[in-house]
Amino acid sequence: MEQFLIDNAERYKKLVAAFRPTGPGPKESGTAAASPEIVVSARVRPMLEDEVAQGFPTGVHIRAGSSNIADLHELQQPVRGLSRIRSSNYTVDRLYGPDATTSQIYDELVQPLVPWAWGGGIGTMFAYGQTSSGKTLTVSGLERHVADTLMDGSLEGERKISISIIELAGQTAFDLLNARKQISILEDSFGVTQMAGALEHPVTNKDTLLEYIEAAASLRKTTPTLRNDNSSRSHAICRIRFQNPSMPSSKDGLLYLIDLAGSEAARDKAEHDTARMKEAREINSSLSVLKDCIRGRALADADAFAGVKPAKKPAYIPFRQSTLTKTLKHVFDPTSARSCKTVVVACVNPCLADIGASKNTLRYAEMLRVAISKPKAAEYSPGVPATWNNDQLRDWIGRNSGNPPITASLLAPAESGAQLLRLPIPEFLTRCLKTEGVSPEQAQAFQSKFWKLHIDSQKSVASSKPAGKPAAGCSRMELLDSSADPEPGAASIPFKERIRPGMVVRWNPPAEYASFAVGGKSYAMVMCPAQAAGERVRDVRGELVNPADGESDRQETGEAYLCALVTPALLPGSYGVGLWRQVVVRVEEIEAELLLEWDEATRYYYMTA
Ligand SMILES: Nc1ncnc2c1ncn2[C@@H]1O[C@H](COP(=O)(O)OP(=O)(O)OP(=O)(O)O)[C@@H](O)[C@H]1O
Repeated sequence: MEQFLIDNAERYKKLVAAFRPTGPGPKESGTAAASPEIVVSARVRPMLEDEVAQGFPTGVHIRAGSSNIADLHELQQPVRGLSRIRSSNYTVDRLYGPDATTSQIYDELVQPLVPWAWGGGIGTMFAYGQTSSGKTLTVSGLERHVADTLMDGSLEGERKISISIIELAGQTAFDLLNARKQISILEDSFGVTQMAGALEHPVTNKDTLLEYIEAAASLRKTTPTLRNDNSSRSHAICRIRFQNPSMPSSKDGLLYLIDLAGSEAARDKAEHDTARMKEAREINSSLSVLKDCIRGRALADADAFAGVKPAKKPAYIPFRQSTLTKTLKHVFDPTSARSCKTVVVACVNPCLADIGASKNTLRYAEMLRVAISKPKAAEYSPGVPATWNNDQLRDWIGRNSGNPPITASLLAPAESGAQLLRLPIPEFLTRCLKTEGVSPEQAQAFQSKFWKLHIDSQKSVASSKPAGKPAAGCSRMELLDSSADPEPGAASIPFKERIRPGMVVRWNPPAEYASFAVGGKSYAMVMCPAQAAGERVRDVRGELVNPADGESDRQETGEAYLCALVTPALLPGSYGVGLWRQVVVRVEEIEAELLLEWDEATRYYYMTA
């Protein structure tokens, strides 16, 4: 076959030069738009010297005047007559040709992921493609650009940066920053995937970051293939974590740069032994699951932010079906509620000899582009934040953000309701805190209120409670869904003078309880005066709540209450009350009263503004 291609190269070039596309790419539709949170691009590398020297022509062409359509021309030999070309075309969001530089791809596609992850979101870049198509060259170049952006001082605020780089080969994972020590991919009891055993290295400067990246590259498993002397037969996952010291309870921002294992051309596979065949099967199967997960997440996001109640069951996302997608669970799990942006760079080898594999790569890329229904200017509804334009959103912020009101122009300078819902939570909180006098608790409570309204608006059965219920005019039963004191006039009495069971407080725990503070904050719900607890009652540490005289490890200073710890729960801004995790809180350790509201839909508590 290869000799046939070389022998007919001149005729092939003439046929390609005479080719005229018949209309635009067929996959663009007037009623659909690509998902805004995922950009699917393709990069066609230059022909390599040996490909040119062997006499192979170029089989993949960027359509003239287009920035996103690739034409592929296969050469066919009919039973009778002259050889002819069979053409097909593929549409992606952005197509880069042989002259494009990694720097251009970074500026246009990947750079925006960096401030996104810095602000608390999850940014993910995948390089996909057949072996020897330029994935490693692209990812290593992008990593260098990321290092530049992170360390050039252009990003606002302080972050603790750390890096881990692992390799997934089949079902097995290795730490590339710890001499390829085997690690485990486990889901903890909170449903969070952990790269158990992988070291995370703090980085404070560009040189160290690059040293880690280069050290990992040198340890990656490679095997010579027909196309590439150093073919990567594994997925390499570089994860950069951003911890915001001024918001310790917020989830960390994450940036993933992923160099996927190369899919192989059929002619490579012909020379495989059983182990290599198994390896190729595992790689292909994990890439197939990845495709389903990327599509599933894009569909789920499209449903969630379209401003309409979902008419169908949420899209199924099979992230547990491969180690790769299990590792990236929080990117794909629609219940994780993390704000994600994803960029795929499909790398394409243009050589006519590999046109079959290039076709597969571009077809794969095209399948990742989920066309979502163009929002038919969803009708404004006061209880559905996803339908609000910027003016409506600002108006709601002004009326619902507590005291002092959060400055709407600082929180949502241009965003619509749907766009603000997609903003990473730490970024939302950072913007709230720009208003003078707003406390972290107020910001958190307001974020929860906004998010809860969105969740409520998505419920297919309308809630019996009107969204954003007003305090005045509520029945006593409704008021009892919140920890606010339901008695008229309570607000005018200092809270320490009306401590009662059910009150929620922020307290400054003494050293013996410090380890129970989550994210540097301690919240507790009052249960009863400590003295009212029985003689044998013990606190969360196992210490007696009412020890005999002289046996206490805590200084006796007067009034104290037995309280249940209040800790962050799984959903953003939600809390759980640990009824059986009891602590003794002294009145002088209490700093403020907080208001928690019970939400029937999610079965969690939320702070209210
Ligand atoms: N844009 C480009 N410009 C010039 N050379 C390139 C380009 N992209 C790739 N190459 C060259 O192609 C060869 C294969 O590239 P690379 O190793 O990055 O491929 P790969 O897709 O990672 O392969 P594998 O999956 O087998 O590891 C290398 O020699 C590389 O220098």
